[in-house]
Amino acid sequence: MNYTKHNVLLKADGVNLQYGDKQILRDINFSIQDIHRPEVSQGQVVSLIGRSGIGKTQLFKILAGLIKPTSGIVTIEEDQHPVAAGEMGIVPQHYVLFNHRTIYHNLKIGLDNAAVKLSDDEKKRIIADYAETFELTEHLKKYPAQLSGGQRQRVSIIQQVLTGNKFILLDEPFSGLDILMIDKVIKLLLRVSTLHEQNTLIIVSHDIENAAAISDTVWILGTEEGKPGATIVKEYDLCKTDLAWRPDIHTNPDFIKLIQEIKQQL
Ligand SMILES: Nc1ncnc2c1ncn2[C@@H]1O[C@H](COP(=O)(O)OP(=O)(O)OP(=O)(O)O)[C@@H](O)[C@H]1O
Repeated sequence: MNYTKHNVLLKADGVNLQYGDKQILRDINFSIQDIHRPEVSQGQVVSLIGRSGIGKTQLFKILAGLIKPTSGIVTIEEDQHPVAAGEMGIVPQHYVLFNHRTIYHNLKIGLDNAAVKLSDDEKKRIIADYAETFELTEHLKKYPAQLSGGQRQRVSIIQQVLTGNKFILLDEPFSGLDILMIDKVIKLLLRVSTLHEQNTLIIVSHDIENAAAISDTVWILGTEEGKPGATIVKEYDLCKTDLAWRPDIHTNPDFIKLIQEIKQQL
C-alpha cells in the first residue's frame, strides 16, 4: 500500500524508570512519524505490547507526562517539546466517566476541556453529531451505570477525541469486553485514526491480536537476558510488511504468523 512517513510526532529517548534499586524500564527508544497516504486522512496507531507486570502502565504514565522518568525524555509535536500532563487524551483501563453525570454531560466535559472555546449551542451540535456518528444518540440522557462496559469505553474514547488532543493514549482498551464490543471499539478507534492526519493513538495492551490488527507499528516490551528492567525488544512496522489498514487482517495468513511470532516473544 502507498504511504510515506514524515515529521516525528512523538519520541521516547533513552527512557529509564527506577523505583529504589529496582529497574522497571530500561533505555526505551522509539519514535512515531506522521504517516501520509494518498486520498486518506491517515493518522497513526501504534501498540506497545507486553505481558502483565512488565511495566506497561508505568510507560503509559511517562508518555502521558503523568510521571517523570528517572532519566530520558518524551518529546511531542513538530517542535518536539517535552510532554506535559494534559497534552494527551487519556483513556485509562478503568474508564473514568463521571457517574453522577449523564452521557451528554460526560461528553461535554471533553469539549469544556478543549483548547478551542465554543458556545453552548456549538457544543450541543457537536455532541449530537458525534453521538449520531458513533451510535450513542439514544444513550445521551442515561448515566454511565446504565451503559454496558463497551458503551462506556466508547464514550470515554469519544470524550477524549472531543478535547481536541491529537494524541490519545489507551490503557488496555479491550479488557473486560466481549467480542462484539471489542469489534465496536476497534471500529471506533479506526474511525478516530482517520478523523485527522495527525491523530495518533497509542495503545498499551497485552491483547496482541486486537492491538496489532489496528496498528501500523507494534513495539514489544520485554526483558533481555541478564539485564534488569523492560525495554523494546522488537519493532514491527506493519506498513512495510503490508499488514496495516487491512479490513480482512484477522484472516490474513501473514498476520496469523505474525501473532504467533509475537506470542513466542512475550
Ligand atoms: N510506585 C511504585 N513503586 C515501586 N514499584 C512499582 C510502583 N509502581 C509499579 N511498580 C512496579 O513496576 C512494575 C511494572 O508495573 P506496571 O503496572 O507498569 O505493569 P503492567 O505491565 O502495566 O502490568 P498489568 O498488565 O498487570 O497492568 C511492577 O513490578 C510493579 O510492581
